[in-house]
Amino acid sequence: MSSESSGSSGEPSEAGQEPAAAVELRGITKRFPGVVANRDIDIRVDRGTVHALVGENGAGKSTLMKILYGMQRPDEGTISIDGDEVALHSPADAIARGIGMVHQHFMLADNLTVLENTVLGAERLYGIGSRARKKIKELSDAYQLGIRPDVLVEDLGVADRQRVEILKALYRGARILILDEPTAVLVPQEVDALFANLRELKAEGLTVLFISHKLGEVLSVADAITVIRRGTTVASVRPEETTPKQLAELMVGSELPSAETRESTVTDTPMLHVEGLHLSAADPDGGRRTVLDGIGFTIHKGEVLGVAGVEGNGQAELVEAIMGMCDPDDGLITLDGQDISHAPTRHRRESGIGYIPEDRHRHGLLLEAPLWENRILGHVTEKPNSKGPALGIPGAPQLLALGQARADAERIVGEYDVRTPGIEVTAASLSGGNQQKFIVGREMSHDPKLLIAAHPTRGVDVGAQAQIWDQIRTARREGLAVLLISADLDELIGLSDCLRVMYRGRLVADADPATVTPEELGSAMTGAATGHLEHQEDAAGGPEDARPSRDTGGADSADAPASAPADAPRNAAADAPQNDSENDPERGGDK
Ligand SMILES: Nc1ncnc2c1ncn2[C@@H]1O[C@H](COP(=O)(O)OP(=O)(O)OP(=O)(O)O)[C@@H](O)[C@H]1O
Repeated sequence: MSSESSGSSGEPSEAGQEPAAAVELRGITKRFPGVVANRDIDIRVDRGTVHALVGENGAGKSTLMKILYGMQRPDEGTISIDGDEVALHSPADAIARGIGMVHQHFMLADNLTVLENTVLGAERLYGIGSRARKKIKELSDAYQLGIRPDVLVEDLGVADRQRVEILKALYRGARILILDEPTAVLVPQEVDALFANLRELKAEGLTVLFISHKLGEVLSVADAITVIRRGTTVASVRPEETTPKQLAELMVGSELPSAETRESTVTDTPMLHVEGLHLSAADPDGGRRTVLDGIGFTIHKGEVLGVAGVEGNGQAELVEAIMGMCDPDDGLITLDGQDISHAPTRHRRESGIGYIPEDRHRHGLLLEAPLWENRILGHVTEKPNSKGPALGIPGAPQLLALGQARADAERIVGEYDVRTPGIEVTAASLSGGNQQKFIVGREMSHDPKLLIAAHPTRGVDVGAQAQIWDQIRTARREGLAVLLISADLDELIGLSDCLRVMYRGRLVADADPATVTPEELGSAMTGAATGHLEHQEDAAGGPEDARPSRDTGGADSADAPASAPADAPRNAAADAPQNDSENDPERGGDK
């Protein structure tokens, strides 16, 4: 890559020439051992536009954006910003060039205020006092971000945190903003708000580059779309010229599997029964706050129970309680008729619980271990089953059948289309979506009775998403019970036999997946509706792309919990704000 030049300015150098692009990447190639992540990529991004990058898992999108943000160096190729060729050796170089990046995992300190988080590391710009506060207010007003500088980050929801990250980048002078899968964690209303923010940024002449797997959203907000496949640009399209289906075909290079209609498989045999689950956690100020407040439900064999909720309303803690990773104050949990309320996590897994964790880096993978070792993680005492061999030696869990672990890791890589140079590479070197596919493959390998699936397709491309949905449906047909937690409302609606909404530690609403819309669910998720969500005929439907088919079987609604728990408020609009301080899991949460 050539070094920084003082060459041309960002303006059109001669009359009649097209203005310099905000970003121009030419011939970018990046190799990792055994894989070419980017191969001779060319992209031009015009100033004042929103530009989407789409592509299947492992296509090379994140690598390209990391190169643009100075986190990685290309082996070949040049980067020009506003017409100037630049050398970006670090994010500091990128920031100095007016490039900001909002990562998928936010990088904010929970116990600091918005102001402190924003100023941290950039004190030289506006100091740490009133000038900084004034600047934050100006930026927040100019781009309608609605940010208050003195709020503690731990008191903010996901969408607000994302806005703080955007503000942080703007505060450092970003004119080009990179967003990595920004809508993955947002409910529909929040996505709309984010897109309004992006349009505002664009109107002020900023340039936005974003990665997304949600093709309907891409088409609604982007001015231009670049499709990357196997490290190379395969198409540059304008949204008005394409459909989600065409885009998906460009991405994966073949037609998407069409969503099939299916019959209900719900039985009347309870598999997971949860009753009166209460959990409290220590508050930073010394008190205790309620995190789970009287949770109760039953999932039968062959049934998928979907739980909707804005992140931070207790879903993570509910999963941890069922997995034995935290200690509830009260409550009963039975699996297949056995009381497992006090059983250790390992026992629960051995009893047949598969677990796709929300945070794959913390709970799903040993990032620095090879892929085949990750096959064993959580399954050291596994018994033989129909899919894979036993990995543990009975009675001696520390002695593992390593050859079998390797063979089974190979099988998962093949069956789940995990794109990797091999099973010897570390889990860290896989792209996010491929890590997820590997975890799903592993957890489905041991014929679980119950699958706890937290965001099972987060970050996976539309092709792999359809495949994972199919795997879950097939297993469900064979009697698998599933607790599905997802921020993807189309996924929740499409896969679930019944739906519950979690809000401030309680299951406050239920809905029929055959009729409810994402918007209706989204509204209950913000506390605006409780009880049984009656479908409004005139409510707008959600995006239809890549949406799993709904179950048309008649047993669903009959089998679904008829109503919210008896103690759930029927009118959250009146109820919700009142129990703020002591009953809000977002306060002092574990994010
Ligand atoms: N640090 C690394 N070491 C080795 N290989 C890597 C590294 N980072 C990325 N790769 C490989 O480069 C390829 C592209 O990965 P990248 O993360 O850019 O894909 P992506 O398009 O962002 O995928 P996803 O949609 O799954 O996030 C993958 O094969 C990945 O395994």
